[in-house]
Amino acid sequence: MASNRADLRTRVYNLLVNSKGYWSFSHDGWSGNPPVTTRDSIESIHGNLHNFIGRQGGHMSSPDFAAFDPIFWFHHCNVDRLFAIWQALNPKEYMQAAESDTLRPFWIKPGKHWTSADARDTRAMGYTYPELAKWSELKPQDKSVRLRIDVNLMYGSQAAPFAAIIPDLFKRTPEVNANTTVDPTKLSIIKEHKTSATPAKEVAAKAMSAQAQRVVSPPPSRWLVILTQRLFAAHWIF
Ligand SMILES: N[C@@H](Cc1ccc(O)cc1)C(=O)O
Repeated sequence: MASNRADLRTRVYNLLVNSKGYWSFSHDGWSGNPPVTTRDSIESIHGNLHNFIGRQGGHMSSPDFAAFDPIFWFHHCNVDRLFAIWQALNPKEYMQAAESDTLRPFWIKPGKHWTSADARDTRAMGYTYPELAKWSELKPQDKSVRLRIDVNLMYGSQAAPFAAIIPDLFKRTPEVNANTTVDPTKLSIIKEHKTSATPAKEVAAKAMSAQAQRVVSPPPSRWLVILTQRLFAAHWIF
């Protein structure tokens, strides 16, 4: 895994910066026979990582078992994040016939499943990622320009630590002991609970129930940045 790190970062960088169309970005259908070596895809990077973690034949390389390993969820969250960044860089690109795709078994409300069109923007599901939240007030075109600079910083040859791009990132997610009292406004993951000091475990319980509600209820008026430090650690895998 470690020996592939630099290569993976370069591949992610090239993919984000050079891949302009949803069709080629998204899938690795052309890597079969004859193999096409001149293009990469998020699916291909995703699949390789499955095989790098624990090596080929490890449980992350087996669809039947992969999701039992917690790193599966970090990995997939990062794939989702990279897709969201790519979308912001290419705001007009998305899958075709999206309206008709029904994403069973996920209900958006009783009697109606989510569709690909509903799921186009993560904010419809009540979350986003720090790199995007940072430029959320900008128009799509301006956001894309600013984000490109950040992608260069994160994945280009002069890659800088995430903390240099979002300086207070790690300050805002303090380690908390479940029995200590914390100021909820200091926890970036729980922006709604800006009330008085609340025990940490209560804050966590509220956050979990809020997340659960989000699965079935309409999008909240204020969206959340739900990533934690550990997720950022997982991002460095790429
Ligand atoms: N089968 C994929 C890797 C993979 C493994 C497990 C999964 O759950 C998904 C994908 C490949 O070889 O590229």
